[in-house]
Amino acid sequence: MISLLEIKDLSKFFIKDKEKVNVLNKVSFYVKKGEFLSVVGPSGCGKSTLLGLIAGFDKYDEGSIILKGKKILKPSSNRIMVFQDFNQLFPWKTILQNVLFPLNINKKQIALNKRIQLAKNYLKMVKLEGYEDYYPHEVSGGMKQRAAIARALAIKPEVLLMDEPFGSLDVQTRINLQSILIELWKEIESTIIFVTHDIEEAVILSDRIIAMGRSPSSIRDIIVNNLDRPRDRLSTEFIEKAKEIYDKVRE
Ligand SMILES: Nc1ncnc2c1ncn2[C@@H]1O[C@H](COP(=O)(O)OP(=O)(O)OP(=O)(O)O)[C@@H](O)[C@H]1O
Repeated sequence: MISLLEIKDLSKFFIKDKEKVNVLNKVSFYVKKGEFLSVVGPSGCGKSTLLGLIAGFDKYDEGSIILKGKKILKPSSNRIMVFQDFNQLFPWKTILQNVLFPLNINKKQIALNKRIQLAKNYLKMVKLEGYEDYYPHEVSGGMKQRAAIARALAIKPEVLLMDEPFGSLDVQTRINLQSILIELWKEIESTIIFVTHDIEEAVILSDRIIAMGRSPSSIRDIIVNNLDRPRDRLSTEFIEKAKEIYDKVRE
């Protein structure tokens, strides 16, 4: 694996009640191609801010974010975000039309039947076969999130950014989506940065876990997670790994 993304001495300030607040303080790490990296930390420590800066939604004050040798300064299709919000799909489009939307940007290069086939294939990967013609309001929250993931993957980003995508789901659906995501990640060899406040979720999913502390946040530690996959949440090794991360975050 080679380094795809490099974040160096990244700092971000916000103005709150006319005061400058330091949210991220000299954050540095790299992401390898094909890696599944999670970011955990207490509420308000700057996880979403960090992801938003990588997406290019906001400007950073100091440091750099470099993707394949190029400085990130604005959003691009090489970095796509999936949010926690169930309402990120176009409500007036069917599930299939939602996934087709990014594929239609290459209308001239790819014939319509080929685009439909591609979209259906992404929907199959997220186990939404048979729901192509449903509208977002006709399916469950978990299904909407799966469609949002399929749409994001159809863009073929270099890095998939996920901001607590399963945060609003019930436990069973969440566990189900975690395994679907892992299958997908393996199948299409994507690179994922996944923000969560759920340490168990980070241990189930990731190769490495960034533990952040309270604001102004810098990284407490980056923990390598070499547990064999599929991972068993009830195994001693799993529980030990989760405890290691919990201790880092709490420090
Ligand atoms: N646009 C903004 N203007 C001012 N302050 C902001 C802005 N965005 C975020 N903040 C502040 O930055 C800090 C970090 O917020 P952020 O949403 O990144 O944290 P988080 O770790 O993702 O939290 P959570 O787990 O609760 O989602 C918070 O104190 C928040 O109030």
